[in-house]
Amino acid sequence: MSAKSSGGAAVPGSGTLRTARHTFALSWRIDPLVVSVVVGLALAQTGAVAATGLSQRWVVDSAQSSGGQLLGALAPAVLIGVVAHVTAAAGNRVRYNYQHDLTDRVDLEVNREILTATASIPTLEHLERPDYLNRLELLRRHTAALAGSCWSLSDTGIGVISAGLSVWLLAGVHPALAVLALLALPPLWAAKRARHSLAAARAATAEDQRLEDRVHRMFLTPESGKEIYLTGAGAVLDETAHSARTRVTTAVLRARLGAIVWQLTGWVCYAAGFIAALVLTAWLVAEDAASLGDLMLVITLGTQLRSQIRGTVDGFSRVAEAGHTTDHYLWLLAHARRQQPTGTRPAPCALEHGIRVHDLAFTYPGAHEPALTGVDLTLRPGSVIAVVGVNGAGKSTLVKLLSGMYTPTGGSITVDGVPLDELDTTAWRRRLTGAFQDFVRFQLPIRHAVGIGDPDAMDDREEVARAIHAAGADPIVDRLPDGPDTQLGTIYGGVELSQGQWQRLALARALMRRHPLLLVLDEPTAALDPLAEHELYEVFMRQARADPGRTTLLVSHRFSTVRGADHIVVLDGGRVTEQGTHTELMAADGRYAESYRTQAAAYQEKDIR
Ligand SMILES: Nc1ncnc2c1ncn2[C@@H]1O[C@H](COP(=O)(O)OP(=O)(O)OP(=O)(O)O)[C@@H](O)[C@H]1O
Repeated sequence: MSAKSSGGAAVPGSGTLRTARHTFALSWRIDPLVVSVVVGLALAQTGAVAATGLSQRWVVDSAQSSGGQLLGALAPAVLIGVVAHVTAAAGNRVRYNYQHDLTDRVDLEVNREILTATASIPTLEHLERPDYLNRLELLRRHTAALAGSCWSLSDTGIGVISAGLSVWLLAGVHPALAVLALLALPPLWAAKRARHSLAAARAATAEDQRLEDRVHRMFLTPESGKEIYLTGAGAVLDETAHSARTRVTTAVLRARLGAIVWQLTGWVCYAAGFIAALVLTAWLVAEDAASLGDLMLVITLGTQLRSQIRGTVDGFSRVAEAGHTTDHYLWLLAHARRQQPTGTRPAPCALEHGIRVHDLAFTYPGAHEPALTGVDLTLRPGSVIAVVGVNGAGKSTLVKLLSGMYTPTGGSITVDGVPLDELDTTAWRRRLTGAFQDFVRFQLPIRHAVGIGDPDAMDDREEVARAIHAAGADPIVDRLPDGPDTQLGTIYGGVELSQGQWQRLALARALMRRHPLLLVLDEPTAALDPLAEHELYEVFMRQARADPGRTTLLVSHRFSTVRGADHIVVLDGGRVTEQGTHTELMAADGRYAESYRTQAAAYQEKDIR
């Protein structure tokens, strides 16, 4: 890992070397032939500049001392010079083009690895914590640097070796000329400073970059576009995005300007040293201590040394930039590894005793108040448990903990007596299903948008038809031109559905799993009218009671919906304040009874009007 974690001051370290090795291995796997060509050209490149300089000295010195044999003396020198020059110039081009191509292809692989790592994290923390999101954003934006890290490292290596050869030859003319190499240090140091300030500016504005990106996307989606249009919030949001963008560009521009000043200072030092080297060699020639060929060698190597050093500096900069991204990449892989579930016990085939929640507590990362405290309840097999409560009471948090999306910060959840974290997560997930208020609109053909609820049965048309029927979605599907094969969503030229119709399909998706252990319905019918909702819940309750091996957790705001549940839990401020059957809770005449009567009266009033 880089010497420092995020924040812009990372120095390429073993993490970068590891990533470079990894990206080289990916390149080799993708195209070993092209990698071999690139490596071959890179090796030839290391001696090409020195060979060009030597051949030119040879040409000048032989021209002076050849007598009548000029052509014979010059021919080998010219031949070596031409070969070296072609290797340096044309080889460079070919190598760079191949490197770019390989980098693009490895970039795709790296992105795939990032997605796989992200998808393998069983919890949702990395998608909700701002510091984690910033890291993911920086990683996502700079994967190309990561993908090209092995070539950046090889460019640096070529630069160092070929510059070393040049310095060795220069020192042969006069030891003082080796000092020219020291003058490489100011540009290197200046580039490092520049790079750090640029990375720091990017890290400091990562949140603004995310904000701008998010607002930008809001303008491009019909859901948010509608509200923006109606409220006329476009100008305000535009201004928000613009301000965020301006903060990013200003910080980055300021860092770039600083970088340019540092780099110019570095190169001025080098130019002064080169002029001094030329004066020294000219003096040596005048004193007969060096030949004209030596002067030619110093001119050639001196000018090339400049670009060799620049190549080294550029390569080093890219290695360092990759170092910053590597930092985030390795963090993601380590985070994904750390989060890998350790549970190995199989999920039961059917619930026998049910799911027991004991003294459950949870505080969101970075939050000051717990979202749940001391929650105790039992989800019995073959029953429907309803959770009610005002906004922010902790209902969805309970659902997320039961589904394993978050790890509780206190208390326990056991499934038939086995702690949830001891169960094999994949096996547990395969026995879970659910529908949520904020469901996903999968822009796929209907049968896949529904079938994806159980990937194993996704292509089973009969199962998909059954789930569609169970969710009462067949009238929607039947009226569409291609039935279940109809493409959904306008992005791919498909049909657009109403909110309620999308929601019915989300419900059908939740019903794809035939024998779940836990079915969670977190206000999945908010877009349906009360009658349709009531009918659907009747169906769910019948199904739940008909399957003694499963339990159903239902979250709703509508009390008329939950009154038929076997057990009702009232949450308030993250605590269970009441629980029992509808009759028991009405008899207790507490908060539930009060809320129920208020809602019933409101519905009656509506009916009368
Ligand atoms: N990702 C999050 N990070 C931090 N706090 C959160 C997060 N999600 C929810 N909370 C907080 O946790 C508490 C419980 O939220 P939760 O979503 O569970 O409530 P809810 O009862 O489902 O509300 P609603 O009926 O509005 O859906 C709230 O105070 C909320 O602000």
